[in-house]
Amino acid sequence: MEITVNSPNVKYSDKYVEAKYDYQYTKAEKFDLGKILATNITEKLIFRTERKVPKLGVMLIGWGGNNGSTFTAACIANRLNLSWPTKKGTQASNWYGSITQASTIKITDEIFVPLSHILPTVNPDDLVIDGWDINSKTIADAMECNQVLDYGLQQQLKPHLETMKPRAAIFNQDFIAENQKSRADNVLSGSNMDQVNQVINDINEFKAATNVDKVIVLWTANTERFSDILPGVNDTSENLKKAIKEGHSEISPSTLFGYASILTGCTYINGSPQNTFVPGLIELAEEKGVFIAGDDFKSGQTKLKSVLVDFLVSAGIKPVSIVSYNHLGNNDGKNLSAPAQFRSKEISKSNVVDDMVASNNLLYKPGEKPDHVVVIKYVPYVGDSKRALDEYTSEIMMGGLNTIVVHNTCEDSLLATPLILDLVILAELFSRIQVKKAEWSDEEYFNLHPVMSVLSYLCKAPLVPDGTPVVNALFKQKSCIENILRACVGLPPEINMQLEYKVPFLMREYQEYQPKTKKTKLSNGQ
Ligand SMILES: NC(=O)c1ccc[n+]([C@@H]2O[C@H](COP(=O)([O-])OP(=O)(O)OC[C@H]3O[C@@H](n4cnc5c(N)ncnc54)[C@H](O)[C@@H]3O)[C@@H](O)[C@H]2O)c1
Ligand SMILES: O=P([O-])([O-])O[C@@H]1[C@@H](O)[C@H](O)[C@@H](O)[C@H](O)[C@@H]1O
Repeated sequence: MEITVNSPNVKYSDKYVEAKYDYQYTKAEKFDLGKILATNITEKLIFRTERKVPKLGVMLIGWGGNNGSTFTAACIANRLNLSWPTKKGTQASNWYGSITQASTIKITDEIFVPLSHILPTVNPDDLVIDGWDINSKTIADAMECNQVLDYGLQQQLKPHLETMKPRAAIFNQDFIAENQKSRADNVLSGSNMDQVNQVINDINEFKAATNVDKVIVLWTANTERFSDILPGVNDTSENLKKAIKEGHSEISPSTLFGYASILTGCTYINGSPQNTFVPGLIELAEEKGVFIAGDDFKSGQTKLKSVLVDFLVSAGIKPVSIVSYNHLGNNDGKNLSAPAQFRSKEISKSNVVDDMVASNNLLYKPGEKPDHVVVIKYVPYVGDSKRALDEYTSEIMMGGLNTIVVHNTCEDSLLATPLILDLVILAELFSRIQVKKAEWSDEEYFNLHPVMSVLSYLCKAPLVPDGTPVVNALFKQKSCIENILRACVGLPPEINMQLEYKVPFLMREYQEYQPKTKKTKLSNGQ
């Protein structure tokens, strides 16, 4: 259900929501002696959002995994309003952890609306799901094997999932742990180009069979090792195309799937930490105007870290040591028990503090960073129930120390699955938003940049357009999404100044106030 905003700034037609928006930001030059020459820039813009919500197809790579099977199960369970008995009573299906389905946006201090109601968005109940996996289990068998959902719910879902069989996938043992080999009984053969063409055929066949208007392809398969960035191989779109045709061994399955997705015009999202988006693939997406996003779902320890470190540093407290340990027993943990795959995850879990640390040169000298250690251990018995322990040690004033210890136990896949939904729904929504300068003609609207940095909130290692800043602080990331959605319906950004509660003549009881010759009575009675 979409709200409508009654304002001279916004116009609703059958096809579009069009909103005037004065975008203000600051440009500054820093001089010595602490002088800063700041210039306030105002860009008079118009946001235009297509109101027609497409029939959306989602093709998951790694469909049979904990996340892929749980996402599919949750879509069906919510669509059918399934509930099931538990020791605490009856549990109903829900989408807790999803900002599109379970979070609100403030309109006023008394009015909050669901985030998904600001603009027309895809209903999760209408998603059409398909995908690939190197393992041939049906999604019903995968759900049972992955042991994420309660038995009572699984029993109700099995009939709906039994017919779902992953398509054969592009597989290269060199990129994932050796311990994954036994899963690989559903793999494509032939050259890299043959396999890319098969994936393209799969996407086109899925579109034709389901009559979806759009398809989003999302990688939720195993974490791969990083690809080497090789000049002449994957550094440009032309070289990547040539390397794929020549069957170069350094092109990973996740990059090959991305190549196929972009050639078919499908948004491609990477939920894992590896550098799927090699420079050549990013260049291809930009050339084709196809949206891409990633990397690595920001679901648990890292999500909390991007809040805690932001709080500490912005409070003038200096984190000096951050240790993040966790153990888990699902197949993701098994794959991550291999050094090369762990290294990919270590990188994405470690870089998340960089922007916050760099923002405060009163605490940190240039290049100075907290000690930061990431440990992940594989303990089969605990399964998907990840145990995370974090220790944050910070310097406080006058030589004091503050140590925060956090213990966090969760079903890892139940934290990640809602993010898959949000990535898909928000990527589709933002693909329908265009922007132009107010004085331009209607033929001059621009899509957002193909690299969807607006989805950073959902990713540990946000992919951003080359040369633009990476923001990891969680509430800055969420505020970006909310304020763009507000702008699309002519609402000003939420800047939390609340002057209407601080400046007398803006306060409610002064509404009839008319300034006379004398100034507002000051607190000291002058
Ligand atoms: N909380 C979370 O679960 C979380 C958070 C952030 C990131 N991730 C990442 O999401 C990914 C999936 O997590 P998971 O728990 O579902 O893992 P999983 O091991 O349960 O599932 C991965 C699936 O991918 C399949 N697969 C492997 N290589 C493939 C290929 N080349 N093509 C198609 N399928 C392939 C495997 O057979 C398996 O079914 C991992 O990379 C993980 O690091 C998970
Ligand atoms: O999101 P987060 O909790 O920081 O990180 C998680 C890791 O701690 C976990 O070991 C791994 O299996 C998950 O894929 C996820 O990446």
